[in-house]
Amino acid sequence: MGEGVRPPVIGVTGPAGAGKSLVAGMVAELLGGEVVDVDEVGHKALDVCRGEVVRIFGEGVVREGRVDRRVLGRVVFADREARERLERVVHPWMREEVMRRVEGRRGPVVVDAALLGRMGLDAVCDRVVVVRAPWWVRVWRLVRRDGRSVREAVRILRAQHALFSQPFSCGVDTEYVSNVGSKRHLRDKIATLLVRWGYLREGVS
Ligand SMILES: CC(C)(COP(=O)(O)OP(=O)(O)OC[C@H]1O[C@@H](n2cnc3c(N)ncnc32)[C@H](O)[C@@H]1O)[C@@H](O)C(=O)NCCC(=O)NCCS
Ligand SMILES: Nc1ncnc2c1ncn2[C@@H]1O[C@H](COP(=O)(O)OP(=O)(O)OP(=O)(O)O)[C@@H](O)[C@H]1O
Repeated sequence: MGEGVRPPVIGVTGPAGAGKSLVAGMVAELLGGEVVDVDEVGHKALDVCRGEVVRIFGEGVVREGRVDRRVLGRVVFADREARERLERVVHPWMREEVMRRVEGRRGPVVVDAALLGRMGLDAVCDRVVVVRAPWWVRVWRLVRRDGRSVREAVRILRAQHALFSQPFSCGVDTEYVSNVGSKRHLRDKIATLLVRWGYLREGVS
């Protein structure tokens, strides 16, 4: 990377269970960069904004002094207005925190977020990868990864339907990657993409 050229910011988005975190990890590993996991930033925001969250959703969402994400998730994934109320509370802090990490980067950064577009984080990305997989594969992955019930997994995917029912559009090069095969196959696809984008030399992966 030449002097004065800032390291790239690559966005990874797509619905729950598509394989964003897996792809984000692969990109970061191949480029020697770091991942900003926006779900994790959201989890921190529940501590930072706890007072306001409890004022809106009641003491019923608190377990042992902290917001219980499973309980809050049951409310907000089933109700668009409740979800938007939560987003109005936590998104401003989350956006600031993500921007702080992106601005402070010393190497390539991968922003891993289902809500990349909705939160306006695509604006800081040089390239975006949209990860895709059939809905039943995603349900199965969420059940297996998180121990969620099928009903709970389906509720999350329904809540995200509007976000991914149309092609993802932003001002930078966007690539759709289908994640239905093996992890090895996925990694090869990601390496090929990074070569094509000029971030990786052929044969390095
Ligand atoms: C609702 C909460 C408490 C549920 O926590 P839980 O640990 O059970 O689920 P997790 O955070 O792993 O999310 C599960 C899936 O839903 C997605 N998701 C989270 N919030 C939202 C939302 N508001 N709209 C659509 N999808 C969402 C996540 O990206 C992930 O794909 C938590 O997700 C939350 O506080 N969300 C609001 C903050 C936010 O917007 N996070 C997403 C950033 S990409
Ligand atoms: N090609 C694959 N082969 C095997 N397992 C996979 C594959 N892709 C993803 N998985 C597994 O499926 C689960 C979901 O993947 P991942 O966490 O990357 O999805 P995500 O899109 O980040 O989901 P979320 O938005 O819910 O965080 C993980 O346990 C991951 O290891």
